[in-house]
Parts: sequence; structure tokens; C-alpha cells
Amino acid sequence: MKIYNIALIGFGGVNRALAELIAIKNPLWERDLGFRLNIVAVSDLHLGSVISPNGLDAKTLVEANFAKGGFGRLSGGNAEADNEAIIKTAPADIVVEATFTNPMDGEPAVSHCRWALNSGKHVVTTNKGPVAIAARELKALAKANSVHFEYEGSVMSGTPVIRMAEKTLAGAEVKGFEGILNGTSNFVLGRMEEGLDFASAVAEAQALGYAEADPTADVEGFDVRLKVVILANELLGANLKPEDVSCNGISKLSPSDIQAAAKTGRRWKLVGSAVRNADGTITGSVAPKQLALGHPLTGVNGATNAVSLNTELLGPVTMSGPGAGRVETAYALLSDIVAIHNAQSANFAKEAA
Ligand SMILES: NC(=O)C1=CN([C@@H]2O[C@H](COP(=O)(O)OP(=O)(O)OC[C@H]3O[C@@H](n4cnc5c(N)ncnc54)[C@H](O)[C@@H]3O)[C@@H](O)[C@H]2O)C=CC1
Ligand SMILES: N[C@@H](CC=O)C(=O)O
Repeated sequence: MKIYNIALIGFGGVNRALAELIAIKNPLWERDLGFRLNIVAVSDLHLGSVISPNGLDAKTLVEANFAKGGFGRLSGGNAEADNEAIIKTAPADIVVEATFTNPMDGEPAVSHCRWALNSGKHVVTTNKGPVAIAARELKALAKANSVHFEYEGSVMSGTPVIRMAEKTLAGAEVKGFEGILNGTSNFVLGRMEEGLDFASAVAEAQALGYAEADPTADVEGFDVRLKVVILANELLGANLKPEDVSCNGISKLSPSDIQAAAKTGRRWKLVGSAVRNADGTITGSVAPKQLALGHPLTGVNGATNAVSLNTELLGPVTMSGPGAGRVETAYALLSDIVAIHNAQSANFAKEAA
């Protein structure tokens, strides 16, 4: 049975949820997936950092309710985050990057990924910054170091849109897509339709763990813009940067706009889309749209996301599932680790044959 040592960079909602899952699900994963996870290091801006080569108790990490700098109290701990040393020197097989998404230049997460890959460690991440801004470089770095760079949770949380489109729909020829790609804004639009004001709806989304550290990214469309870039680059072979994608959010919609649309059987949705044009160029956009009841995205409610892929051979293929949430996103990290484990197991089997 395989044990993967992991280092957690960032210990907020998502990585904490992964630790919670590790505390209870390792025996199940060992039986069903063929591995267990052992946390050997954690580094967090607020809590500090800690390395324990034999492993930290996941339950204690989750339940201890550490205050600012609290990891400094642990053996091997430091009251300050020390990402570079942790990533480069912790005895980890996999670095789990779940710090804040920086929609401008992806830093410092891009550097976290570079340090890990250059140290021969796999990276799994839910952070959209490095994927939207530096995926090509990071994939090449992973290849050069014979490790994996996996990022299923960067779009639609634990709903496996990237792997589904790339693996299961290989050959179907994706020509474009449109989707609801931000759980917070979709949740906020739904709550406003029910009569809640914008600020209270955003506060609810924050409490539920859906929103970015700065929810401006959710409501102004910046988060969807990163996801449009990721999907367009992955599925359409584009080379878009965030600034190539036009972007408008939902903050200018008033409760009366939303309720007026509802009265006519329509719903406002924040739609992210990209299309391959006749000349081969790819155009991406993010904009609020009023959708009619029969549209496949109209009935997608709450933090649920959906994407409709326009394929040459199948026509539209629509996938829907959680787009945000702590456990839902931690599942994406697990699914990335399963992908690494399966690839490694296949390699070992090939070498042994
Ligand atoms: N929460 C969700 O539903 C989803 C989140 N994501 C992405 O996953 C990542 C993590 O999300 P959450 O855990 O919800 O965020 P969070 O805001 O709850 O936690 C982020 C943690 O990272 C720490 N941190 C920030 N910068 C750091 C740095 N430079 N070094 C060390 N630690 C640092 C913070 O102290 C915080 O504890 C974000 O990039 C987010 O965009 C992706 C899909 C869904
Ligand atoms: N804040 C994001 C989280 C996932 O990327 C959202 O609300 O969708």
C-alpha cells in the first residue's frame, strides 16, 4: 500500500477540508484507492508553518483551532509562514497549493508551483492564478522533472469538467463552450431573486465558503475570466491571457432588474464563454445575460455550476455539479491525487512487464 506524503500550502477552507477528509477517510482510501495520505508539512500566512517528517495528526490540525502564529507552538513549528523552505525541504511527494487566487499575476502561487516542481514534487492545486497565467510553463516544468501538475479544482470545484472533456470526450472536437462558472455570483443572483439585498447575499456566500478572499473577484467576473482562460486554453488549444477576455460582472444588476426578468420567465446569469472563430482565433467573454427558461443554464441554481461544451461530433454536451464549497473543492484535490496515483501505478506496471 502506498503512502503519499503531502505538504499543504495555505490552510484555509479547502486545505482544512482536505485534512478533515484525511482524518476520517484514510482507511477507506487505502481499501478502495490503494493509498493513504500523510501530512508532513503545512504553511499558512496566518497560522505559520510546521514540518514533521513522520506526519502530523490530521484530526489535531483541524480541531486545535490555532490562533495567529499558532503552528509555532508545535514541534517543528514556526509562527511565520515559510513557504519556500517548506516546499523545497519538506519530505513531501505532493505539494497541495490552496492559497489565495491572485487574478493579476497569479503570485505567489506561481512561485510555489515552480519551487515544488523544480524540487521533483508533484503539485495539485485549486488556485486559478497559476493555471490561468502560467499553465504552459508549469506543465513543461512538470514534464522536465517527471512529476505531475494537476488542477481539476481550478474550474467547477470538484465537478470533473477538465478531465471529462480531455479524457472522456477526446476526439469529440470542442468548438466552444458557455457556462456558469462562479458559484458565488450564481448564489447571489438567486438570493436576490428571492428578495435579499446584494451585500447580504454576498455575506451568505462568504459564510458558506464559496467566495474568494476578496469577493470582488466573484461579483465583478474576474474569477470567471480566469476560468474561461483555463478552459479555452485546455479544451480549445488557445493561448489566452486574462486581459484577452472581455469581462463584466453582476454588481450593477439591481434586485428590480432580477425580479423583472423573473416575471417574464427569464433569469440573469453570469455567463463565461469562448468560441473558435472561422479564422481559427478564439474569443472569450464574461457577461451577465438574461436567459430564457428553455436554456440549459437557466435552471442552474445556488453554488452549482454548469458548462455546455459545443462539440463537432456530439453537439452540445452539458455538465453540471458543485462549483464551490470547501469539501467539494477538497474532493478535486483528492481526484488529482488519484490521477497521479493511477498514472504512477501504470508506469510501474509497464516497467515491471
Ligand atoms: N472555496 C472554494 O469553493 C473554492 C476555492 N478555490 C480556490 O482554492 C484556493 C483556496 O480556497 P479557500 O481555502 O476557500 O480560501 P481561504 O481564503 O479560505 O484560504 C486560503 C488560505 O491561504 C492562506 N494564504 C494566503 N496566502 C498565502 C501565502 N502566500 N502563503 C501561505 N498561506 C497563504 C490564507 O491564510 C488562508 O488560510 C483559492 O485559490 C480559491 O480561489 C477553487 C475552487 C473553489
Ligand atoms: N469563489 C469561487 C470558488 C471557486 O472557484 C466561486 O464562487 O465559484
